[in-house]
Amino acid sequence: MLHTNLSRLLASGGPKRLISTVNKLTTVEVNDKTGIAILTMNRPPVNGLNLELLQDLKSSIDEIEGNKSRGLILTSSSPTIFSAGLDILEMYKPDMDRCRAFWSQLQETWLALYGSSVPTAAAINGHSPAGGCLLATSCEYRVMVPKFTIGLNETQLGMIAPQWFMSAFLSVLPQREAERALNQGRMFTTEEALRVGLIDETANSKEEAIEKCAAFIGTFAKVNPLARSLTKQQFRAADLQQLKNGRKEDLEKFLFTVSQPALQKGLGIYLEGLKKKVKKQ
Ligand SMILES: CCCCCCCCCC/C=C/CC(=O)SCCNC(=O)CCNC(=O)[C@H](O)C(C)(C)COP(=O)(O)OP(=O)(O)OC[C@H]1O[C@@H](n2cnc3c(N)ncnc32)[C@H](O)[C@@H]1OP(=O)(O)O
Repeated sequence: MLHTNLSRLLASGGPKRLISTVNKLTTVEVNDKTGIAILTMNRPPVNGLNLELLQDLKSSIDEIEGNKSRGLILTSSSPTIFSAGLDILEMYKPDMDRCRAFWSQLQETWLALYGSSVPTAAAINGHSPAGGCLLATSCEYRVMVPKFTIGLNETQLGMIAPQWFMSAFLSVLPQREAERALNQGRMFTTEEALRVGLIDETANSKEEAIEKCAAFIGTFAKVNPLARSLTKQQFRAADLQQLKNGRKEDLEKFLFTVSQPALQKGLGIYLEGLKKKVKKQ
């Protein structure tokens, strides 16, 4: 009951204090009463994860870790897109120095989110392909609004999701389901995602999704925070360590992949398809 009241207060726009607007592409709002932080991505039109958005996400996660928030809810300011995943323009005809910085920052941001010491939840208020799905599955709980899609569609772009994308996916889905979905590059509707367990709940609006995420975070109210966070870290240690140990190799594989002419050709066609779709409407 207490948890429900806290989450209602948060969602109803109860007393809120804007702790930070420092970052250009993210905001952090911490509710004074509940202590839960809402981290909002705000890079129109689709929250494409470019170097700057990844940097802002990392610095917002650090801020939430540092200000003793009781939990983190990740969401988007767009009414229809949670995140379109990696900004393809970071990988298409890339400047290799920037590309290196981009992938290193993606690694850094993922380590911070997946390894966060506070309870994390994603209020998925729009489409969430690829890198968007990675962000959502790196959180501990997911609530999604109907009529959107989520999944790791890398194979559809002729790309291979790295091992750590798979780790986050596998922390949510059974191996058989995860393997099939990844091989197919399958995008799940909200209803399908609920059925397979890729999301935990559905909600009719962003506000309700945030309320449900807050209720999840509220379930830890009476649990010793240090015991909870060390337990979470033990569960995730092997996945985190695997990337930490292989960061350099992972970066080199990425740079090699994006420098392949066949991949560049495929990305060009994919981008063209996205743009043609816009013109048709
Ligand atoms: C052994 C292993 C080694 C491995 C090493 C290599 C590893 C490589 C791994 C690479 C991993 C990649 C993960 C990714 O995240 S790739 C990105 C995948 N994302 C997508 O496929 C999403 C594409 N977008 C869409 O499907 C739709 O845009 C949408 C998100 C459903 C939204 O649809 P909507 O109709 O609302 O919007 P538009 O389609 O009209 O888009 C508006 C404009 O935004 C541009 N756009 C969209 N998505 C992206 C993107 N991801 N990057 C860049 N730009 C994007 C779109 O072109 C429109 O632009 P315009 O206004 O200029 O026309």
